[in-house]
Amino acid sequence: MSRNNGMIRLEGIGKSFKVATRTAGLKEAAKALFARKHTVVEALKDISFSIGEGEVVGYIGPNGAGKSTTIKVMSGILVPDDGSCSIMGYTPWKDRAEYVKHIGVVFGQRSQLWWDVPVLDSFELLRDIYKIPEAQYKANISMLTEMLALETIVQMPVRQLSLGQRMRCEIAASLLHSPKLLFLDEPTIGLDAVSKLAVRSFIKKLNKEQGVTVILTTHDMSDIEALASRILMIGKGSLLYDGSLEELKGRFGSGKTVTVDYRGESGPIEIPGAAMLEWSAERAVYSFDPEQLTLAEIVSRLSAFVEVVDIEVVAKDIDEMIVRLYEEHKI
Ligand SMILES: Nc1ncnc2c1ncn2[C@@H]1O[C@H](COP(=O)(O)OP(=O)(O)OP(=O)(O)O)[C@@H](O)[C@H]1O
Repeated sequence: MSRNNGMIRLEGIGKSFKVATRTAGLKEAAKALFARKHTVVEALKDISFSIGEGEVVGYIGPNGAGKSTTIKVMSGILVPDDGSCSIMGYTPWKDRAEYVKHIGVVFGQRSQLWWDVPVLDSFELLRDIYKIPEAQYKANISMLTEMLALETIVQMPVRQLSLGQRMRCEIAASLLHSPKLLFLDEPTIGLDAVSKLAVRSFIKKLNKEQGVTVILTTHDMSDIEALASRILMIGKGSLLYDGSLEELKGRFGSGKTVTVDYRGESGPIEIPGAAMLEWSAERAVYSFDPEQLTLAEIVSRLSAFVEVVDIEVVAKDIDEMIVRLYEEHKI
C-alpha cells in the first residue's frame, strides 16, 4: 500500500532542448552551416509531484509528452534547467554514483546487456560494477531466476533471445543490486500476450513481497489497469492528472454499452436516456448511464416491439477513458 512519505519529490522541474532547424535544399543547408537556426522544445514545464515508498505509479501520456525525459531526470541521466528533485535524499544528477546503487532502470527499447555474451556473463559484469556482495548476488540470482523463469535462457547470448526472454533478463539485470526503486520505461512494448502477463505478474509480486517502488511508463492501458493504483498523466510537458484509476473511472467510466440481439421486424427504437450507437436487422447497440437508466428499463422498452434474444453489457474500457482525458486537455 502507498505510504506517501515523499520518497520521490519533484518541484517545478523544467527542461528544454535546443533543436537545429533543418531547411530544405543544398544551398539552404550550406547557409545553415554558418548561421544555424534553432528552435526550443519545452519537454518539461513546471512538473511537481511526490511519490511514496511502495507505490506503483503509471506515468502516461501521448507520444512526445515528456515521459522519457522525466524518467531520465529522475534517474540522473539528464540535468533539468529548473526545479528540484529529491529521491531518497539524493539529487539524482548530482549524486549519481551513489544514487544509482539504489535504483533500477529498464528502458524497453534499449539494452543494458552485452549482445554477444551469455546473459549470465552480463549479470556478473554488473555484479562487479555495482560491487554486489557475493551472498546478496547469489540470493538475488536465485530469486530472479525462479520468479522470471530464466533457468535455461541465462546461458544463451542475448542476440539469440526472443524479445520476451530478453525483457525478462533486462528486468533481472536491473534488480541484481536490490534497488528500492525501479523505473520501467515501456517494459511490455512489443511483447506477446503471454510475455506481457509474465512481466506484469512479476512486477506485482516484486512490489507486494519486496516493497519495491515502481514507476512505469507505458502506452498499454492494460498494464496500467493490472499494476498501477495511481496515474500521473503528462501532455505537452505539463502534468495534467494525478489520481487513482478509480477516480478516473468515476469521472468517465460510469457509462456502459449494451448490445441487444433481437428477432422481429422493427425500425430503430429510440430509448429516452440512452444513445443509439447501432441499429441493424438483428442487433441494436446503445450506450447508457446505469445511474440514470436501468438495464431492465431498456429491455422492457425493446420487448414492447421486438423479441429480445440475447444481451451483453460492457463497461467503458480504460483506453476510451484516457482518450477522453486527452481530449479534455486538448492534447
Ligand atoms: N535529446 C533530445 N533532443 C531534442 N529534443 C528532445 C530530446 N529528447 C526529447 N526531446 C523532445 O522532447 C519532447 C518530449 O520527449 P520524450 O521522449 O520525453 O516524450 P515521451 O513522452 O517519452 O514520448 P514517447 O511516448 O514517444 O516515447 C519531444 O518533443 C521530443 O522530441
